[in-house]
Amino acid sequence: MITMIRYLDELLDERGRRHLRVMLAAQAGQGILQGLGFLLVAPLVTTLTTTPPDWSRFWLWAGAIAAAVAAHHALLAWSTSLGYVVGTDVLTSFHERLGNHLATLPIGWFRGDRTGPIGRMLGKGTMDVANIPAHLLRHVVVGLTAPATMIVGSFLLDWRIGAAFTAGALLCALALRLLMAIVRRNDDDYDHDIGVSASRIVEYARQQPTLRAYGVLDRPELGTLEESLIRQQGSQSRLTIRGAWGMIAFFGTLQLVVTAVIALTVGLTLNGSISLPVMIGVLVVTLRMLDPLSQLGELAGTVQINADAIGRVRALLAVPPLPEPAAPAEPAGTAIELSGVRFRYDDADGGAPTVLDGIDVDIPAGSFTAVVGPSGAGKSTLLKLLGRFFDVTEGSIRIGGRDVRELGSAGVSRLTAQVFQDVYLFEGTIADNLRMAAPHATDADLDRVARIARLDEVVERLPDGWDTRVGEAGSTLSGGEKQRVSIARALLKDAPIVLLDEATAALDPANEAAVADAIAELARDRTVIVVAHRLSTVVAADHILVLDHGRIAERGDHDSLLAAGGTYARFWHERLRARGWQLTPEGTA
Ligand SMILES: Nc1ncnc2c1ncn2[C@@H]1O[C@H](COP(=O)(O)OP(=O)(O)OP(=O)(O)O)[C@@H](O)[C@H]1O
Repeated sequence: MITMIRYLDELLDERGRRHLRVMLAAQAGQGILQGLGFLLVAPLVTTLTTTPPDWSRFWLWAGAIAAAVAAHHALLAWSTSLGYVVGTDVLTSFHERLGNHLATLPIGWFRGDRTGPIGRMLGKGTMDVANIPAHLLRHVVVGLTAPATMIVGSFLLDWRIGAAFTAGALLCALALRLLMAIVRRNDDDYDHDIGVSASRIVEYARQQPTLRAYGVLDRPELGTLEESLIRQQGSQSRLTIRGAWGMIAFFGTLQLVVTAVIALTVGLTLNGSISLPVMIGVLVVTLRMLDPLSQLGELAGTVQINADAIGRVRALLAVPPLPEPAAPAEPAGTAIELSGVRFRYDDADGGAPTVLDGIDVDIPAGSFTAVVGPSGAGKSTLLKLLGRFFDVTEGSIRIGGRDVRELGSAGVSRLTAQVFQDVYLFEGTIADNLRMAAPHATDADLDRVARIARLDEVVERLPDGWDTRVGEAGSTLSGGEKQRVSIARALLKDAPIVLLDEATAALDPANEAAVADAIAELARDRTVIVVAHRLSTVVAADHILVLDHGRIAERGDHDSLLAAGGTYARFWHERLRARGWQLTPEGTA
């Protein structure tokens, strides 16, 4: 529990921390007063055993009990309302901190399989964490301080009863630890599985056409949604069943301890070791102690689940952000220089394979460079490093003579426009999607870039023109149309460097020609690096880099590379064969 409070304290801001500490003090006071109220029953009963009863002392003790009960209820009301204040502090602080932190993480960190877990953490995860101060902490703090007060006080009644309570409390603490350990282990599995299912549900909805086309909706061996849902149900049942066993162990121990203390008290009373009023006092304390302890046992599982949520928020906050320079450097031009670039993904344990292995390239400003090579060679990774989605593991990438780490992410983003394969369009109109790149662009600006990117014909065809809503992730536009929107967006941004990952999917001839024209237009007056899949793009390039297993296998222009008869020539002939074309002396698409 102390760890949980420390984590909450760490994650809150100064104001939230102050509220948390005051709330904890109020709750601890509440628990102590509750314990005292019950302990005072023994001296109260003693005043009635004299003949005549000692009424003045009776009213003194009765007054003390009434004061303890009244103060306890006042603190209860105060700490409950403080709980909501701290819960709200936690929600605000967590959303702010997580939002700020996510904005500093490398873009490449946001893989598809992370969307489910992140969404769950920002939604249910933060609610779980806010639930701790709002609803749970009071029961935990009172559940510990009230019995602790009663145990300390019971030594004043009789040391043997005090010792029995202490031994019983240790046993209960062990059982509680066991229960929480069981829940923690199984909740980790459950949370992981539910995150996977959430990602799979999104994937399942998005990939319907592919799944149906290949008739693989029912094939569990492909690791489908059904499989992940079954796994999630399994981990949920394990959490419930094993958690129930943990609860049985805790409540069994509690019953055993209570029975043993009652038997001891009755035994000591019968052999005359303790008086009748003390026996009544001990029995009242024992039975009243059951209440907060039972509540603690019932809530232990929920407390653990919510504490796990804090652990996950902390783990996310511990993902190192991309370092940003205090004073970003200014590039001198847009020539790009890669020296000794090596890169491994997610290299926390040092075991990840090297994806790029010693890349040395100079890309002159204003040139058009095509990157080709077999699947998995590292082409898209190279493009992502140029856009500073990640930092290189070794070596350096310089733009305009300055390392991208000195330029900072914002500097690199200002210099580059990116057109990637999986074009993401936001729910909104086509115009909104373009204005992301330049919020103050006029309608005339939109028309100009639309003409160049051949988006104008798409806009004219659509019933609402620029105001046509594109649907979530651009689902209402074809692949070629989405690429045209993306190219128009890059043109509107008017960055001097364009990073373009050409779509591998075949486009219809009209879209293919339009996209090729748009790329040629984009390349005018800009430094363009294209991961090229279309022969027309490759041939148009000034330089071609052939990547193979993370290294540059060949470089040069189309004619010299074809004449060399190496990897590039093989790539070229394969592509021609795939398209069923004859190799002509021009060799162009
Ligand atoms: N986010 C990632 N995390 C871990 N490994 C990755 C990640 N992205 C790519 N890889 C791995 O890095 C290697 C290079 O991938 P990359 O996408 O750069 O290749 P590519 O040449 O662009 O391939 P393709 O032409 O098929 O798109 C592959 O082995 C791939 O599995």
